[in-house]
Amino acid sequence: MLEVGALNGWYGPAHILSDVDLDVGTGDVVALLGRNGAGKSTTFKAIVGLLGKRTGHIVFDGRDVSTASTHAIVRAGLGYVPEDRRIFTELSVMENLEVGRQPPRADAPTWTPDRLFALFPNLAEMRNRLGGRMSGGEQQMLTIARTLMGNPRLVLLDEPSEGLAPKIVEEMAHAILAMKREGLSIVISEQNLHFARLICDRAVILESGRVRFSGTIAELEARPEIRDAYLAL
Ligand SMILES: Nc1ncnc2c1ncn2[C@@H]1O[C@H](COP(=O)(O)OP(=O)(O)OP(=O)(O)O)[C@@H](O)[C@H]1O
Repeated sequence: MLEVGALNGWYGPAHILSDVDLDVGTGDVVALLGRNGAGKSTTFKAIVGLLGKRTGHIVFDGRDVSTASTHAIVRAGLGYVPEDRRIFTELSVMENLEVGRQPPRADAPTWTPDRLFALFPNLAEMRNRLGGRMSGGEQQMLTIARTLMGNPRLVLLDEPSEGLAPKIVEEMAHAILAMKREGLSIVISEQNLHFARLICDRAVILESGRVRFSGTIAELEARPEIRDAYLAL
């Protein structure tokens, strides 16, 4: 579904990503792990064409999008949920969802507000509430739900559990597992293993913009020295 090879990325003169490889099969849930500043968000930005300069190859759904615009990549079915929750604070939950609506896509689950309310039950209870009057966790769920309204085949979720209360983290994990059951491919960036081990099949660890580990979650759990060297506790 997504094949990223030898990805390099820059912010101005600063060379941030060095030869990052990342493969995601159909229906896979992959964790992109690493401490603060390791390059996780930059990797996502590079994949969706939001970085000033990038090199390497990115093949999405059999199509080379290495030099495609963000608009074209999203239109091709790649959804991106950035770390900062970009909801429309002056619009209601329902209106925020409508903003994300795209036509159904072959080979991807088709989402409607009702289906999304089943996935995120607490959003259903506040469908007329303004985005600006929701908690951080609710806004995070709304951002994911709005991205799903575009009926993507793969989603990149940048630190979906960050700053959430434990109960909300659990709800988020259930929602992501339900997305996986629908056949979506998912990449989740996280600083530690706690959340990732609940939902992910495989992990890729970044440090200083380089891949330091790539394997299954079970393989990673058997290597505590890797976890200690590269992950937040
Ligand atoms: N706009 C920018 N301009 C210059 N350097 C940047 C910019 N954004 C990030 N960086 C640098 O790029 C490196 C990777 O940052 P990135 O945000 O990708 O890390 P991350 O793994 O996502 O961490 P975090 O958990 O903090 O989001 C860091 O050294 C950071 O300081």
